[in-house]
Order: sequence, then C-alpha cells, then structure tokens
Amino acid sequence: MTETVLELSDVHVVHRARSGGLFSRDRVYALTGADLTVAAGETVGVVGESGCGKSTLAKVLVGVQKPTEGTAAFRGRDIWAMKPAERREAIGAGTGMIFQDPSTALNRRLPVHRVLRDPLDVHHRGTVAQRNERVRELMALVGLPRSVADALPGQLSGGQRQRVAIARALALEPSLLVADEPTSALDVSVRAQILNLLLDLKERLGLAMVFVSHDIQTVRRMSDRVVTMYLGRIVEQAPAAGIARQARHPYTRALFSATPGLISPIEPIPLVGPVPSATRPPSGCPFRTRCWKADDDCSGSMPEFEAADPAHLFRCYHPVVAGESTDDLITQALERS
Ligand SMILES: Nc1ncnc2c1ncn2[C@@H]1O[C@H](COP(=O)(O)OP(=O)(O)OP(=O)(O)O)[C@@H](O)[C@H]1O
Repeated sequence: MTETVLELSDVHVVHRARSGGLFSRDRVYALTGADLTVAAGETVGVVGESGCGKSTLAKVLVGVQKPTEGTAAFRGRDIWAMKPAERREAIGAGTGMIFQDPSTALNRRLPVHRVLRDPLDVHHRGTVAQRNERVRELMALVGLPRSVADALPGQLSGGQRQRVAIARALALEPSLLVADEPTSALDVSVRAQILNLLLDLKERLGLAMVFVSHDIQTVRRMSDRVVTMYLGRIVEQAPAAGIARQARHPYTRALFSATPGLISPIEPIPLVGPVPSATRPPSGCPFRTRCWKADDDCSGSMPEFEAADPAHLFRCYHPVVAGESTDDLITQALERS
C-alpha cells in the first residue's frame, strides 16, 4: 500500500473578513470541510477560480495555517496536537513550500548561500562544514552555478531566484513539496524550465507534491491527480489524465472546457454570473447559483462524495452523465443564462 504523507480530515478555515474592520462579525469561509490525502511520491494538482481557497489549502498542508476545525495529519500524526518544537521539526522539516513570487519570499539582504544555509542553521543540521557542503549540493541539485553563491537575490534573474526558493524548500529533505503558483510571476520563457526542474526533482527525490495553479493545462501536465475547488469546497478529485472529458461535476467540466491547448479541444461551456462572496456562500452546493443543472435539491445540503470509480470522487446531485455531449451541455448552459 502507498504511504500517506499528509491527510486533511474535514478541515475548515474561517477568517475574520478583512473589509469589515476590527470589530466586524463578517467571516470568510476560506475552506469548508476539506478531506484530502497526499500519498508518497504523487503530485496532486489543485485548480479553481481566484479566491476559491487554493492557497489556504496549501498553507494548511505545510502547517502555516491552523484549521479552525478538523485535522491535518502528517505521517499519521495531527500536527496541531504536537508541541510547537515538535511541529516545527515534523512539518517544518518534512514539508517545503514554494510561493508565486520568489522576490518577496527570499530575504533580500542575505546572499544565496546564507539563504540556503538558514533552514539548516535553524534546524541544527550537522556541523558548519556539513551545512556548507549541503548548500553546494542544493545549488547543484537545482542547476544554480557556484558563481551565484555570494549574489543577493535581487542580483539574480527571476528564474534563478525561483531556483533558490526551490533549493531552500528542499534543504531539509522534505517528503512533500507544496508549490503555490510557482511560475505565474516568471517570464514565459523560463516557466517551462522551472516546471521541468520540479518534475525532475520529484522523480529524483521521490517527492510528493501539491501543485496549485489557475493554469489548468499546466496542472494537468504536472499532476497525477487533480482536485477542483469551488468557494472553499473540494468538489471533485480525479486522475489528471482523463479529467477534462470525464469530469462529473459541472464546474470541473466547465473549467476544463475553457482550457486552450487540450489535445482535442472541447467547446467552452459558459460559466454564468459572478462567483458568490466567500462571506456569504450559498446554502447547499455553492456552485448552484451558476450551475445550469441546479434545481431545488441543490439548495438544501451539500451533496456527499460519490465515486465514479475508486480514484474519481465528485459531489453533485446532478452530475454530468458519462457520455453526455459537450453540445448538450452548452445548450443547457445557454438556456439557463
Ligand atoms: N488572512 C485572511 N483574512 C481574511 N480573508 C482571507 C485571508 N486569507 C484568505 N482570505 C480569503 O479567503 C478566501 C480564499 O483565499 P485563498 O487565497 O485561499 O484563495 P485562492 O484560491 O488561493 O485565490 P487566488 O487564486 O486569487 O490566490 C478568499 O475569499 C480570500 O479573500
């Protein structure tokens, strides 16, 4: 059996609304009832429109965000039941995170070799000589020339900076790497190099990876399994290979239909209307206000997960039927709009 590295069980994250002022009672439902497992060596892609909770999910996975409710377990142990020092060692060393913009993620005043030594110093790994050796190893691992060891992050190209951020995330030999939009701040010309580096590292180091992006085509390419989120909810999980055509949740189907670059393109299914506010999500299925298949059933309670097959789960009362043509789906969506 494949080992589970991380498991979220019924995780909720609720924030105080930023817009409402210090004493506001408004709450943002950033993550609602998320169940997710990440197995050793697999890459899970996370897709969904802006504000659907992708970054929140990523932060819960690396122990930066504490769930308001529910549990996040790393190698079977609830990370928020651990003592702080134990948590820092388990999850701080066991997971690594790469952010969208390496310019803000790296300390601008430290040269590259110090940026990379920092986690080794904080976690007291080996002697100074061993740490310096590990820094050299990390630079080679991510394809950084020795000549940049004394450079400040600001003196590097965007691609090199992201390589430094990746090397730092790998410094403590984590078993899970979480990448949140790792290429969206980079020039198009270097994006492919960084993605190829991540794929290569995943293979070489046997890493589990969670890859968050609004770029669906990239997520599909990088991932073994894709998770679709909508307004704080995970609504579908399926193998990446077939998800574009086999999606059962209408939202996933619409999202993938709008993706350019599929081998045989699918006609875009229109997504009608705006995403509702995460402060007042609709009752029942949150997608129902934009869903062309929605009826009264959908406003009651959130549907439970159903299995299209053991690897493919979705939550919908009126899923896309296997074999339902895109033309039919477009006609239904247009009739609704
Ligand atoms: N610290 C916070 N305080 C208040 N609201 C927050 C906070 N962090 C996130 N949110 C809100 O929670 C919701 C989910 O945000 P999150 O950043 O996880 O979404 P996302 O899918 O990653 O969005 P994007 O693709 O734009 O980065 C949004 O409505 C966001 O405004």
